[in-house]
Parts: sequence; C-alpha cells; structure tokens
Amino acid sequence: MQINAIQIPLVELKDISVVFGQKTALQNINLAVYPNSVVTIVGPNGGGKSTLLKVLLRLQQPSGGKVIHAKNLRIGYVPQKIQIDHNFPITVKKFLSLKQGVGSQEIYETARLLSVSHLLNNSMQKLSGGEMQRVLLARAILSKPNLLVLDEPTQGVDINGQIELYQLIHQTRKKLNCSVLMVSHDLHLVMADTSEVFCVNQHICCAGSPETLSNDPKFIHFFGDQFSKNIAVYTHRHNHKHDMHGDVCCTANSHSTSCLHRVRTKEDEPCSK
Ligand SMILES: Nc1ncnc2c1ncn2[C@@H]1O[C@H](COP(=O)(O)OP(=O)(O)OP(=O)(O)O)[C@@H](O)[C@H]1O
Repeated sequence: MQINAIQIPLVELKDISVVFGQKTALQNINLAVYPNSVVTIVGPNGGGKSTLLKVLLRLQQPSGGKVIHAKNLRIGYVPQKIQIDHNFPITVKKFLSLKQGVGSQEIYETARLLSVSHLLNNSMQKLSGGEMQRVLLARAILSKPNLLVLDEPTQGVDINGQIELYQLIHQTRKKLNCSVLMVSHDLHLVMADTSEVFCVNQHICCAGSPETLSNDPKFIHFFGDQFSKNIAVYTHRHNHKHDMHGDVCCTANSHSTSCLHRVRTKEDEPCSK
C-alpha cells in the first residue's frame, strides 16, 4: 500500500458515473490499477461491472467523471463474449494474425505460451468454451500489454477448465510482468492472486485486500493440494442494502420507505449486514 503512494497508476477512474436513460448504471466510482497488481471486480448481475470496464477502456463515454490512462499504457482486452459469423469460417491462426503488426513467429510463441499451438489450424467456430477463452487470451497478449483486462474470463468453461485458465492467466501475468483487471464470479479461485477486490453494485459497495487462505478441508479435497494454497475466501460486510433496482435503500441509520428490511420497532435489527 505504501508503494502505491509513489507509483503512478496505469489507469484511474475518478468519480465516474454512467446513466442510460432513466437507469443509473454507475455512480461515484473511484478506482486505480497500479503496475504489477491484480484487481478483481465482483458484484451482482446488472451491477455495472462490464460498463465499468468499458468506461475504463474508453469504449463507453461516462456521463460524469474522468478516465486517466498512463502514457505508457498498453491494454490487452478479453471481452465477455465475441460474435463469430458462422458463414465465414476462420482458423485460429488467421484470427490471431488479424491483430495489426503481428508476425508468424509471435503467433507461434504466444500460441505455445497459451497451450493452443495444436489448435492453430482449427476453425474458430468449432472451439470449445475453454479453447475459445485461451485463444482470446492469446490475442489479447499479442500486443504485449502492461494491463490485461478480462471480463468474466471463464464464462462457459467447466470447473477444471476454470482452474487451468486461472493458472494460465497467473503464468501469463508473471511472464509479461503486467497488471490484471478482471471481472470474476470465481472468487474462491482468484483471491489468492488478487491484490484488491472491488464489489460493484452501481457504486463501490466495498473494497479491500482479500483475506488469507482458507483451509477448508472440503476445498482442499475438491481441488487437491496444489490449489489449496491458491484459494482464499473473501469475506466482506456491507453497511447498507440495495432494493430490487439496485439503489441503496437503507443503511444502518436510515431506511427508505420502499425498503423491505426497514426497522419497524426499536427492537428490530437494523439492516446493516
Ligand atoms: N448500452 C446500454 N444501454 C442501456 N442500458 C444498458 C446499456 N449497457 C448496460 N446497460 C444497463 O446497465 C446496467 C449494468 O449493466 P452491466 O452489463 O454493466 O452489468 P454487469 O454487472 O456487467 O452484469 P452481468 O454480471 O450480468 O454481466 C444493467 O441494468 C444494464 O441493463
């Protein structure tokens, strides 16, 4: 934490808000990603995680606030999903070569790093979920990024594939010496390698470093010994609740009329969980 005080962030969001018509997707978002860090965004569906990434990538104009990119910032982005046109078959190698300024040698080396060499002549349309994610990761690192942005990188991948993919992300990060900003629901798998977690539900509900490794024997039994040291459980306490629209409806000291959990009598517990 002390180091962050003298480091320049690769990217910084300052007081960001995003409004779509009547819908507030994000408000008062302040977040910075520093060199050599792993930042994980968690939060409920529709909480604004993808919107936050798009603002950070300058793919979405915020309604308010500032996005600051460091001069040397090079981003590699793996989106939540990509649309592949089934009428135009394209091989993995061709797909990777679409990245500007990339030669065959780089493609082969990156494919080896991401264990997709054997897929280079396969059709993109026929890849499994896990293979597709590895190919997208390979494409993202072809630009030698110093920030890798991943939006739910294990979507559509089974549990073993998820573990492999996170290991691959971990190795890739070490190899490239880059930072990672990712949206993930797989907290139990990513926590040990995460520097900071942001829980986003329109605003930042809570943020902090993950707690130390969980020694839950069930986890160790399920994932095996080698993963037990990579697993930690992030626990956090909210000091407020959200209503069905995602708006803050009550805190320990105040409760809106729409709040289902509001204190009815003096003896009721305030909804501060
Ligand atoms: N282009 C858009 N126009 C209108 N509303 C949008 C747009 N993009 C997102 N939204 C709305 O903004 C809110 C946040 O969406 P976002 O996709 O960022 O959430 P998320 O946390 O990534 O969700 P999920 O976990 O389901 O992927 C949602 O209510 C969504 O419907």
